[in-house]
Amino acid sequence: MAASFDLTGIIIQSSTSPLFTGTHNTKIKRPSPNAISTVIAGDVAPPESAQVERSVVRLGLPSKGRMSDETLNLLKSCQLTVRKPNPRQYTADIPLLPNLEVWFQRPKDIVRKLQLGDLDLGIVGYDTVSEYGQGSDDLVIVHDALEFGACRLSVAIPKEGIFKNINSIDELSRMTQWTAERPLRVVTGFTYLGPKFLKEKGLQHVAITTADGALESYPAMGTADVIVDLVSSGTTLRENNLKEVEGGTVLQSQAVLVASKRSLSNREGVLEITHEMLERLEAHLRATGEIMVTENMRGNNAEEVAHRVLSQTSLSGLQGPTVSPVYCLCDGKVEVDYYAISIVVPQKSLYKSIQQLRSIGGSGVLVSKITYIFDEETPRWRKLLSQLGI
Ligand SMILES: Nc1ncnc2c1ncn2[C@@H]1O[C@H](COP(=O)(O)OP(=O)(O)OP(=O)(O)O)[C@@H](O)[C@H]1O
Ligand SMILES: O=P(O)(O)OC[C@H]1O[C@H](OP(=O)(O)OP(=O)(O)O)[C@H](O)[C@@H]1O
Ligand SMILES: [Mg+2]
Repeated sequence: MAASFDLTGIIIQSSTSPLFTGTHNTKIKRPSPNAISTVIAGDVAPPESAQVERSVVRLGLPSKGRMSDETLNLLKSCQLTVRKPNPRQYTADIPLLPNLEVWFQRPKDIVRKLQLGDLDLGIVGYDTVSEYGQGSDDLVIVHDALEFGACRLSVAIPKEGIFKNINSIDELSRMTQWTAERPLRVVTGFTYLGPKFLKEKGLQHVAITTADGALESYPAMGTADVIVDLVSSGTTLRENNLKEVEGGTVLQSQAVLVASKRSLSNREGVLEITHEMLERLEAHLRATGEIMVTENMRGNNAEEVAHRVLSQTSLSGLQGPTVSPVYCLCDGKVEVDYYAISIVVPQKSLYKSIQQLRSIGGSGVLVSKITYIFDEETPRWRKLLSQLGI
């Protein structure tokens, strides 16, 4: 580590800012009873909010990083295209939501600014909400599964050496060689969640250090024993001879829509915009992976055809199949010979559904994409209202 200080009994180690003093631009956590020491280095506390009077609603979106493009793509798929006048500008708008301002910010700042009242809504990873929200009562998850940015925060250790036979967090906590003089050195970007988790798991004599990236290189470099970092495919861990330990998942994460409860309750327009965004997101995400299958089938009447369709396990659709008569002109008379069956089926069971439709006499299949599935009311909206006491 680049530096090690001892301020009021706290071991402070920084791998990124050797001149760190812990007085001006850092937050220092008090030592926990079981001697886990923590430092947040280079993590500048946000300025106090000036709380400018405003009537527009503000949505924070990631200004950089992997979440940025996927967030914009998701919103575009919901017809909420973000119009950014120029790439270096930090504000934008969504033409369909006129009373809304978009602010591009770093994900952690989105969470901080929601708490300060400078933003009302934001899209970030759940890991970021948990780390920088620190259980704040003011933050509420409006949509918990935006289906991108899937990863987990995990404890990982070297595959070889002293950790060769350590495969679980319990085994890690039972290692006897760590002492106050030579603690287990953990490097993490998650200086709130990491120590909290390790303490809950009963680890003692732990020294936490922090760094911004490439944490997987620290054990091999000899500057840390353990890392607590995000894992998605597991490739980075594997390539660096590290392994996750059983029971060592701190949290599962994906992108979420998060809001300030205070804004939802007090700021005009926030609840309405949140409702519209939630409905669009849910309808879009619900439609993803579903397709509409339309097929013609001979039959004596609609009920008889419906009976045949419902006898097949993959053909029940969202609320049962739609069966409609197909009219044709036969010898000058309008007659019904065929019925059109429309069913929404999961994309992954398309072929099975077609086989089942054929087995009961279906022919001429049309398959179309579904853009939205709007339910009568979204359960998430109900849940949000009850969390707000409405
Ligand atoms: N490997 C990953 N796979 C999927 N999602 C991830 C992965 N790593 C991080 N995420 C998610 O994306 C969010 C943003 O990641 P991150 O902040 O690392 O972006 P970045 O593009 O790497 O920028 P930075 O340089 O600040 O690290 C994380 O908070 C997490 O929710
Ligand atoms: O399990 P994997 O699919 O290999 O992904 C995990 C890696 O992804 C993230 O790093 P990122 O790519 O964001 O680089 P960074 O460390 O520079 O932020 C994370 O910090 C891991 O290092
Ligand atoms: Mg990263």
